[in-house]
Amino acid sequence: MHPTSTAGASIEIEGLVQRFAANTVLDHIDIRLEPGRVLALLGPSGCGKTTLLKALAGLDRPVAGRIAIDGVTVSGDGVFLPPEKRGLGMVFQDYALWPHMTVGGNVSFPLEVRGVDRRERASRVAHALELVGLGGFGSRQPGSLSGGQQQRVALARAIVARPRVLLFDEPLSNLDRDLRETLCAEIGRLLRDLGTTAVYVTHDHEEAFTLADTVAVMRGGRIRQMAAPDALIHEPGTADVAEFLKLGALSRAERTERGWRLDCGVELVGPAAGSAGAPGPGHLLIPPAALRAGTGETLRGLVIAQRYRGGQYATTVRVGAAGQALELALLTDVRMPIQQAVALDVDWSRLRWFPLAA
Ligand SMILES: Nc1ncnc2c1ncn2[C@@H]1O[C@H](COP(=O)(O)OP(=O)(O)OP(=O)(O)O)[C@@H](O)[C@H]1O
Repeated sequence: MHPTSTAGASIEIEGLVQRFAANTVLDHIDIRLEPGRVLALLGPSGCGKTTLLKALAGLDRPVAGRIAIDGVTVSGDGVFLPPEKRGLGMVFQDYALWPHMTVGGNVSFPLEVRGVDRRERASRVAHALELVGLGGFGSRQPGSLSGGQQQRVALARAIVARPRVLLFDEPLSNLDRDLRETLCAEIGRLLRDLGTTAVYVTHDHEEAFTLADTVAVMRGGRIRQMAAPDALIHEPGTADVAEFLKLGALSRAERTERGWRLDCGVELVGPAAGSAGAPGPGHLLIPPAALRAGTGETLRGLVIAQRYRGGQYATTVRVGAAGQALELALLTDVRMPIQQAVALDVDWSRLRWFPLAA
């Protein structure tokens, strides 16, 4: 595959603030992204992801802070460059294709605007369509294509002018689950092949973790944690982040001399428990990988659900007293009847403790 773009640009965002009336939607955002890296902005609805992307695109003017692309200030210090001067490609949720133009016409448009000659345009459009798996679709009408194909056209249009930064705003959210997974993996591969820097807005952590080198977890207009996917999974910084990323069961608990007393009444006492810090209240994260169906006495519960996935069973086990029970998730190799009693072995090294006092 021949790259359509050579290399991406760096992005620096410093102290970015956006307000709408009295509502502070971005609250001092700082981000540094190296050339060619893919950043996912991940967070619940209304946390400010799209607002941040719009500020980066030049679609909205922030009230404070600075944005630089490849070291050149595009917003802040009295400067505000419009979108067409920022060297970006954009892909939106609703495809935003022009229905009266052919697929080729849609993809060609950014080149026409730039005054690229007809012959060069034809070869670059054909190449961009090849890259997104739509070779030979140039003369079709967008309305005759499936949702997934239309989004591929939008992607071809975004990359055809060889932008050094690509911006994505929930590009897969209108597609069904299988197609989302396929296209997500393909976009990830394409971005790496192109070497383009990308910022990808999503509320879906599977998408973010599949695509991105770095994930910024946002909430309430702030970045709660920004790290590589592995670091977020293994070292979530707060109980909030662990909960949003669905990293496992999160229980309020009391740290004791011997381990933890969970809110559901269960006492977790174990060999490595002593190293987790001072007694007091907090939240304990119990990821699926910390649990194994076994023979131990530490934790006992009842199987309440099982779902087959990829050669194993995602199993839910209820522990604790009725009325305040805690549901734990783990993977098992065998199918178990609902309501079967099960003993769980705990890998203490995989538990994460978030003391309230911290
Ligand atoms: N132009 C605007 N005028 C007033 N309020 C706005 C404007 N744009 C965004 N907001 C508000 O800013 C907040 C953040 O919106 P934003 O679209 O950035 O969130 P988001 O994280 O992208 O959410 P979603 O995933 O639902 O798109 C919301 O409360 C929204 O109502």
